[in-house]
Amino acid sequence: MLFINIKELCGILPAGKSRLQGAEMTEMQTIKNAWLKVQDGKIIDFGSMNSSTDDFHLTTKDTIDASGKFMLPAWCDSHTHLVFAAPREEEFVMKIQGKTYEEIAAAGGGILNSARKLANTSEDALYESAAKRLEEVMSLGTGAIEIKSGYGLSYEAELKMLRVIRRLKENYPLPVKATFLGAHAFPQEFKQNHGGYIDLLINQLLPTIADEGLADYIDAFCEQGYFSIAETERIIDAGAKYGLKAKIHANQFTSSGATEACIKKGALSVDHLEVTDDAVIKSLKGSETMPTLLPSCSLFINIPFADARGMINAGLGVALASDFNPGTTPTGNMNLAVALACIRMKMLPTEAINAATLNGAYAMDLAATHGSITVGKQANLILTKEIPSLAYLPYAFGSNLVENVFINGKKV
Ligand SMILES: N=CN[C@@H](CCC(=O)O)C(=O)O
Ligand SMILES: [Zn+2]
Repeated sequence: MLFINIKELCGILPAGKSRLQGAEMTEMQTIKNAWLKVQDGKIIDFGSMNSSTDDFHLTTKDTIDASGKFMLPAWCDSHTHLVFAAPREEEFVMKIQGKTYEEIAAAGGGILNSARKLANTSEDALYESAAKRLEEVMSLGTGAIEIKSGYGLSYEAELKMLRVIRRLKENYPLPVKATFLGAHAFPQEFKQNHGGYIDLLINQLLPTIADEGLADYIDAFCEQGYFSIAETERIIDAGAKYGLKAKIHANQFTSSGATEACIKKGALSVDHLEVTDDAVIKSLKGSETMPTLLPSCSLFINIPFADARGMINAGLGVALASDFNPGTTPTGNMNLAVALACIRMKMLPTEAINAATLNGAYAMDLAATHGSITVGKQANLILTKEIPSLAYLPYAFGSNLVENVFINGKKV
């Protein structure tokens, strides 16, 4: 397949670049009036129409004329809860009436509400609804995705969720990474017996998950009223014994040292970080951990937006992800996450796009194969509608400007 006359080919990086940090995040190499060739699902070459010796007049049915359109790497969404049984718009209404996330949870809503609904939903029904959501986000430009369990909260239901994620992996062409989030909330029967629930996660669930190869990562909701730092550390250590790296929900509502503790444990990513301070930024410096910011969650539940500017100015890289889930972020639209990062977090369009592509890929161990326009990487690509500039993408935030999405070079 050959794309010609691409108005601007964006997100070009040399092979071997695994993440972008600090001032690098602002930079974006592009080629105006470009071509790009795909073979066997991979990008095999690209360049400028002006300086090429190829005769692009000899077009075939596999040639796509991209005049007026921008091409960029598909979004790498490294934090979602896309498998769930039912939406929770009744909680949305409670929120409009003034209830906080904590009050809604205390009134029987929240994660336990989703867990109750999921317990009574068959694996097939869960798969069908999750597949529809996955298809929707792919059509919006997502070309690699992480999906968490965490609405099961029992032996059977956590496995049910992870098996649904495995089926998505098998049936869809994009990379799908599975994260075991049994430590999302304490089920009612374990409210007074945290140790008992964590034992179930570590001694019963983890061995089965490892046996069946059902997870790539382990996660915990490290937050007041959920999992303490010590409990989270226990879960990270247990996952590590099975080769599962940690991606942890940290500093969403309170700053309690969660992020610092996860970095010490070598977490691949710390996600949310709406509530941070200089100590958090300092602890991220020099680490391998990717701070992953979720602006659509901040918008939806009215909590602070993460301090992306402070992090980038301090020389850090950040990733952007959707956090698609029925409670705090009922959308997996990465275009919205990118736009919000610009509108509310003062990220430049190039920074936001880098955060949602290569740095997202890094937070899923996919940077060697995804997240940039690089010869040899998978041809997971977004082709926009005709737009005047790259900044127009986050600027015109209410319009769907993604015309076509290609996964392994095939239109989805
Ligand atoms: N904060 C923890 N987990 C989800 C929300 C879960 C829910 O409310 O269902 C999040 O990332 O925002
Ligand atoms: Zn989440």
